[in-house]
Amino acid sequence: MADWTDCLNFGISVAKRAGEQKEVKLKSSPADLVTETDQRVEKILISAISTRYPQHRFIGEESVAAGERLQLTDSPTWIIDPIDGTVNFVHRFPFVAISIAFAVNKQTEFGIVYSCVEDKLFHAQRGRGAFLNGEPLHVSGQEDISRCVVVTEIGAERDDLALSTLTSNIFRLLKLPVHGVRALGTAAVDMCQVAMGGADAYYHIGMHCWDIAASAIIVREAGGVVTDTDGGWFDVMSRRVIAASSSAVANRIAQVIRPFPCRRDDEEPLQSGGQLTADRKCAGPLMKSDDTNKTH
Ligand SMILES: O=P(O)(O)O[C@H]1[C@H](O)[C@@H](O)[C@H](O)[C@@H](O)[C@@H]1O
Ligand SMILES: [Mg+2]
Ligand SMILES: [Mg+2]
Repeated sequence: MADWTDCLNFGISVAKRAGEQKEVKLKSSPADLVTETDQRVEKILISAISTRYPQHRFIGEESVAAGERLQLTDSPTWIIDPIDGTVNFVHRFPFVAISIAFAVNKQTEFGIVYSCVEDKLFHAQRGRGAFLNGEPLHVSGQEDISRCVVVTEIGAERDDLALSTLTSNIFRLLKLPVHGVRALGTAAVDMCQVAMGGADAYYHIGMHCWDIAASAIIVREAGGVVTDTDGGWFDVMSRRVIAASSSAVANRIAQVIRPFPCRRDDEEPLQSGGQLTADRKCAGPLMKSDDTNKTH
């Protein structure tokens, strides 16, 4: 088995360096400001990594937003979210992370999540455990859904189907009941909460590979379970994820939540007026036929 520890250590050092980027240029609007910062951090990361590993490929949120093709091949690939929690960043809500995963042959070899404001560095390497600031991490191991804190995200979709599915899923979980439902505004940190036992599960439909790839391996290496939202095999390009403290909890959440139609990350972007757009919003068939069997 190839040893990617050198890449992991380099990834950790660039993530910490990029997280020190404190200076924020004031621009005309919060959207401009944050776009510039996101792009700047992604450039810092990609330029440092590609100088050291010129053969490696990248999937970066901002590069994809700028029109780059999103394609996960067998080549060593860094999957980067330069700022996970952009809305938090704008509002100074204190959960903002740099998320970096590294995949070879489409398998994630390691993941790094640097929660910059908290100065918490999560990392995991396949088969070698998960760590927070160097200390081993473990999920809670909770198996009883009625004793769980469950994390999810509100996401960016605002159409009626997205919002009604989202709210009814939270409703169903609260009625089970669970102990609580939380949303921190960054999927990467949400999932790391599961890895460290602060929460017992996370689920969402609609996040992108750069939001969840790194934290998925961190949860697994912390002893947790990562599945599709139907309880099946997790595919990092599918935008559907449950991360849980145990299979029992993952399966229970899969039974309860209703699916939400989403374009895969590796699907060709939608055509708009004859031009490719970077739009990867949820779209497609409505509920799957087995939805009616879901628990209410
Ligand atoms: O800040 P981002 O990298 O854009 O990721 C966000 C996502 O956009 C937002 O919709 C979610 O609610 C957050 O949890 C993501 O991490
Ligand atoms: Mg993100
Ligand atoms: Mg981002």
